[in-house]
Amino acid sequence: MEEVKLDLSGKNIVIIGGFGGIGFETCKLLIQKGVANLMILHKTWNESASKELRSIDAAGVCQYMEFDLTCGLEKTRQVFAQIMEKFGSIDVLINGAGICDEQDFSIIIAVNFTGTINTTLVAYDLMDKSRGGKGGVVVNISSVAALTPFPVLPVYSATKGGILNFTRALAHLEPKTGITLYSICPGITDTKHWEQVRHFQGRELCFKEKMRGRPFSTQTPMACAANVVKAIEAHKNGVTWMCDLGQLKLVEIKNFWTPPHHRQEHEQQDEQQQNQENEQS
Ligand SMILES: NC(=O)c1ccc[n+]([C@@H]2O[C@H](COP(=O)([O-])OP(=O)(O)OC[C@H]3O[C@@H](n4cnc5c(N)ncnc54)[C@H](O)[C@@H]3O)[C@@H](O)[C@H]2O)c1
Ligand SMILES: CCCCCCO
Repeated sequence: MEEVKLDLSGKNIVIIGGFGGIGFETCKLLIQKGVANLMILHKTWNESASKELRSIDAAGVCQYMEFDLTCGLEKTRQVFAQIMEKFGSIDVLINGAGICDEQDFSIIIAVNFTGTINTTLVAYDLMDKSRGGKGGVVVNISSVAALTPFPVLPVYSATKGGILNFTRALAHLEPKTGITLYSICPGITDTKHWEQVRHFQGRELCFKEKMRGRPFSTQTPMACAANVVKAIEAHKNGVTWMCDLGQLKLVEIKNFWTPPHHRQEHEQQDEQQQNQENEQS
């Protein structure tokens, strides 16, 4: 059981994709955690989802704004500026939206990759302690496709792998910015995500039909969301979580190259360790 290091009560949260399968269940849990404000940015309105959230939101923490991840950097800045006017600050951004249909792969890149980079960098500027911010948290929902690329969805895998590396890179700046970032990689989760999954050459993958006979190969959005919230409360900068089949675990992503300016440090550390081993032997 991961130790709770981030208390979600009283926090201002922005979630993109909050009406989606995983996002919606995550919103329910965040409301129960006593967040101060929950801004749900959505591409398409969902009355039934909004109504269900309102039924458990006695404190009225949920607000909604229409937002399309492909709207570009300037519009993204405008939307986040409006949120800052409402909240005063953003404590946690959850990038929980995404698609996996590759037929027009420029769209999947615009949504999953460019759109997520835009929202992350806009929130980053607002949170950055070195630029007058309070610090904060960015949670990027990637996918197991970033850990084991899907041959049938190479572009989807690239967008998710790219976001994972983007997140790991920015996390290194946490000592200066006070911004904690990490990726969460869900396994196959039973949501509408699979409803239309076409290969980049256009053929329908019929993934939903193929998964129908394999109930033990997937997880529910509730189970996934519970682990998303556990990962948020664990508050581990720069890590990669995998939440698959109802389990949450850390995944070690190795660095295979050492930047020149770190090499000397590493060589000195290796030498010190060798000396210690020689002394002990
Ligand atoms: N379901 C899975 O098997 C699975 C596995 C691994 C990762 N994921 C990832 O988890 C996240 C949530 O997926 P889900 O399973 O809940 O799918 P979902 O289809 O139920 O929800 C996706 C959400 O993204 C939103 N969205 C799509 N295009 C958008 C755009 N242009 N602008 C703003 N919002 C947009 C949708 O409105 C929806 O709310 C996605 O990033 C997905 O890639 C899903
Ligand atoms: C082939 C179905 C892909 C489901 C999304 C995994 O990230």
